[in-house]
Amino acid sequence: MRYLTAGESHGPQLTAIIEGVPSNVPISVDKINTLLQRRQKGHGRGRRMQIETDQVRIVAGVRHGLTTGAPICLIVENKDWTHWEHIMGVEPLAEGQELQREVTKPRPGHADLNGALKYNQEDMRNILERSSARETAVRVAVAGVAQQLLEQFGIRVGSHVKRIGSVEAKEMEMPLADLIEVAEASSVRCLDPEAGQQMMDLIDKAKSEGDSLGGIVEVIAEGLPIGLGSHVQWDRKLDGRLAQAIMSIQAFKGVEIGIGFEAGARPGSEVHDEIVWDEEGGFYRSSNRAGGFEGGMTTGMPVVVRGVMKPIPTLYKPLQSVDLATKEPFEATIERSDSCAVPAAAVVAEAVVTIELAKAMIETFHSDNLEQMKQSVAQYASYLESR
Ligand SMILES: Cc1cc2nc3c(=O)[nH]c(=O)nc-3n(C[C@H](O)[C@H](O)[C@H](O)COP(=O)(O)O)c2cc1C
Ligand SMILES: C=C(O[C@@H]1CC(C(=O)O)=C[C@@H](OP(=O)(O)O)[C@H]1O)C(=O)O
Repeated sequence: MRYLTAGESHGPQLTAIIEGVPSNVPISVDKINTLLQRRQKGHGRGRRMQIETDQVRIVAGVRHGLTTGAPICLIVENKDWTHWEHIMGVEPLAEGQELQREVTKPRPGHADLNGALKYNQEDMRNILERSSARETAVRVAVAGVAQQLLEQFGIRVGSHVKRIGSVEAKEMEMPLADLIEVAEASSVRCLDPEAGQQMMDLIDKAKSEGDSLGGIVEVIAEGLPIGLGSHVQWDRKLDGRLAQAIMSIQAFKGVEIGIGFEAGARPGSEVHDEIVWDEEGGFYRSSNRAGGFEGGMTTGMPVVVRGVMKPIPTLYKPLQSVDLATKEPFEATIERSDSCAVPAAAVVAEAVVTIELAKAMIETFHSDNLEQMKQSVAQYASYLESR
């Protein structure tokens, strides 16, 4: 399975094409829309989220609620387009018509300057429109399809916020189903209610000061078979692919799997997970500090991935920049902006992990239709039982 996205933040729509999903997977548009709505929530988002009510339109690859095996085309429209039609049009500017909302003062922390130099653009709107995290809306829609494939195999993925700025949530042990519910009920997707309130206060303070905040999100996946991914080639290691997927999210600057960076501070006896076996569970680990991976392959224990998001780079108290045309120092352009998008980014992180896990399932149990894929998964499960 592979996918590509296209679309600008203030263009008419975002589009994704997914190829390689087996046929006969039941697809509910409502389930995709639920994911899209989850991504739009969260304390700290800007006015744009009041304009948009993201909904997916499936225009290819699904018929009467089932995938056909053909490429799936997903569309998420930008409601804001009505305000930008004359600014973002495809037609050349008419005689005497002036370029509007031109961006010539690159915003530090954005793709603006590098993109303008690399693509030889005077107006950095041609860069920022595509580098915007608006693109994550359609990636979440792709995850809506991937999630419905994983559901067929009892695989579940959830996410929550561990940190925003200086506020860290307490460790809260709970089953994944509860975690999903508790995170959803919190305005910052935090499991610890006390920390959640402090996070909201901190976001309000940053916003009132024209500043922004980042944080740490955690994604957990359960129900995975042993052996997704492979040790045999660098680009088949699934932990590496998850890391790339997380790092591909706008503003993400680091990834950890399991205890992650903490592993560098502990002796081996406090890092590695002991192997046990019993009749009911087969092979498993007595702890899960490895976060569900050894040798680039799933261990069958829950996959635990964390990502760190830097603070939003557009500041209402703008940083110093330089005008691209005059080279004069100026304050960076202020584009309407979120002050904190970590809760939304948790849903995006969950989405990209979901997509990579679905890709790995299809690779390992490849079949062009769901029925054969299920047979292949069942055969593998009974083989494992016999070991
Ligand atoms: C869900 C989400 C929302 C975002 N919202 C904004 C925003 O409103 N303003 C902004 O300047 N950056 C925002 N960003 C971050 C920028 O898109 C990102 O920092 C920028 O494209 C540069 O990419 P880089 O940080 O990965 O280098 C957001 C990121 C995510 C994941
Ligand atoms: C539109 C979304 O996020 C946007 C991501 C973004 C950026 O620079 O990344 C800038 C803002 O866009 P705008 O200037 O239109 O308000 C955010 O709202 C979204 O998440 O759907």
